Amino acid sequence: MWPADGPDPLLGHTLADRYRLERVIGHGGMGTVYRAEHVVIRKPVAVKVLDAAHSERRTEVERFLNEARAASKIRHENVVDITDFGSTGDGLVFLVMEYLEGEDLSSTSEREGALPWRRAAAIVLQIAAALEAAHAQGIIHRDMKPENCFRIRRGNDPDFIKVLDFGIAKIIEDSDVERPSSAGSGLLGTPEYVAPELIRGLKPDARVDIYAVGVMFYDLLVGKLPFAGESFMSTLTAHLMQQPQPPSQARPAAQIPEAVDYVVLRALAKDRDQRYATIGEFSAALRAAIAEADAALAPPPPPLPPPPEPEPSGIRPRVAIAVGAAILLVFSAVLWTMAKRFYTKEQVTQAVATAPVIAAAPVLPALPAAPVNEAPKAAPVAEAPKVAPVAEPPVEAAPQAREPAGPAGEPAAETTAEPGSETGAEAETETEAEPAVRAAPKSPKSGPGPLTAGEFAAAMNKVGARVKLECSRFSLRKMEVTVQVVVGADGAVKSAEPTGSQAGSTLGNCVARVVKTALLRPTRAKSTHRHTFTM
Ligand SMILES: Nc1ncnc2c1ncn2[C@@H]1O[C@H](COP(=O)(O)OP(=O)(O)OP(=O)(O)O)[C@@H](O)[C@H]1O
Repeated sequence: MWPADGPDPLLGHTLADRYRLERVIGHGGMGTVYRAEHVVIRKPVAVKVLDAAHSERRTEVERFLNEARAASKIRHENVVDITDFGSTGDGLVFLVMEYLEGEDLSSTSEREGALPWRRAAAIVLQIAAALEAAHAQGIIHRDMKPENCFRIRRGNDPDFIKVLDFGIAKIIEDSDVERPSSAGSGLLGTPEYVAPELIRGLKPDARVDIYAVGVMFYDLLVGKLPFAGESFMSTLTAHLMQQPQPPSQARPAAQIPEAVDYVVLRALAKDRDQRYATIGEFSAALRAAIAEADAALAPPPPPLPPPPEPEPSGIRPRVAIAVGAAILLVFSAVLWTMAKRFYTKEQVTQAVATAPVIAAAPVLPALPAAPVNEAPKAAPVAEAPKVAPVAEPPVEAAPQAREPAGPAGEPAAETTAEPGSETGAEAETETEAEPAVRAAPKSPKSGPGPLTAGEFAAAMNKVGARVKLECSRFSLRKMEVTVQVVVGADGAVKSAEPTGSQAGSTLGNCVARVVKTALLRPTRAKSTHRHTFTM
């Protein structure tokens, strides 16, 4: 041990012939960190030198070097780069890192208090990225806390994060009995960030880091820790027993989205099986929550321009008329010439006068240029307007609109689906005639038939992938969500409500929100259905 008072005896010393120790940055549980310069390349570095008390214990030296070796394998921009480590002839054990200029996150929090949620999320995503890289190498940090997250400026980003101090990191495969470190963080890590399973003495896995990130995230969002007792023991008890208040309630003015609440609370689950299984899953859920909040802020898309006039496949109408007129003229001239040979002048004049009427009939229909939607106008079919809505239903409804249950469909009683009568075992359907439809007594059987349970189930299956994509972050595997859906006569979903245990839950609301985007085929009546999604 060096004397507590007086200048540090290592200052000015060149360690391992390469690192000149210039200034003490700070003291940690294991040793002292110096700002140093690499004497050959003149680059500033940070050198951590193990305290003499630890250097004398072989097992601790081994541990320091093993963990230094492991940590140096993690090459990630959000992990402090370890460039060298070893021991000197005079018994100094050291570790060399990139030198960081900035401050740790606890200093930031102390000065600034709670951060805006987007800023907090951006910081936490970087911490999670660092841990993902560590976990991929089989290394769990075990001592995640704001003091071990350094905030530096990189380019225009003042919040670039570097995770450091893998001092009590553990190789996941290592099944050795836990040994208390003589570091201040001790056996467990730091009490405010320690996962319940560590308190219970279970073997740690990567989920202890997820829990600690949850604590840090909460602290950044709310400006206070989720579990902080008056004493060491009461803090540990809070980790085991206390349910944290959702961040959005703890700090209502911050407008923290519900989806972000959910990410934090799931990371803080007491039972590690209820947490995200990996830190990558945590990041994905947080990114999705941010995207959802961004989407809610985005202005509605501008209305779509009207669809272009259908381009006739052949000659344009004016050209068609001109061609028709020309043919008519030629036909009249030929008729005139031929007729003059056999008839008197009076007879011919009379015949020519009637000729256009006779000629026009075969010529015009034969023209390929006749625009498609002019045909119904020419045909005196009273139901022509009914064709138009079929031409314009939403994309998803179009194929179904072509099903035989059209104007010539069966009587209403036969097409009304009974609950559970169709292939979708989980779907139930009830049809109710809308007043407008009931008020049309002239053609009660006109218009498309009611939506069947099978059709409804098919539409739900279509949105099922999106339900999973957008809502599974709120759900555990195989959770079931039943929604009651009202489909209007126009095929749009008028309402979707989660029912049963998911009524009003974040998961239920998410599923209902996706279901509301479904489009079904138009019918004569609005109908009510139920569908159960398995997450
Ligand atoms: N690479 C680095 N660049 C700049 N400063 C650093 C670097 N590494 C550590 N420091 C700073 O050096 C000081 C001591 O670091 P150290 O990791 O030993 O302390 P600690 O985190 O308190 O230790 P422990 O967690 O072992 O109790 C801290 O203020 C830390 O921010």
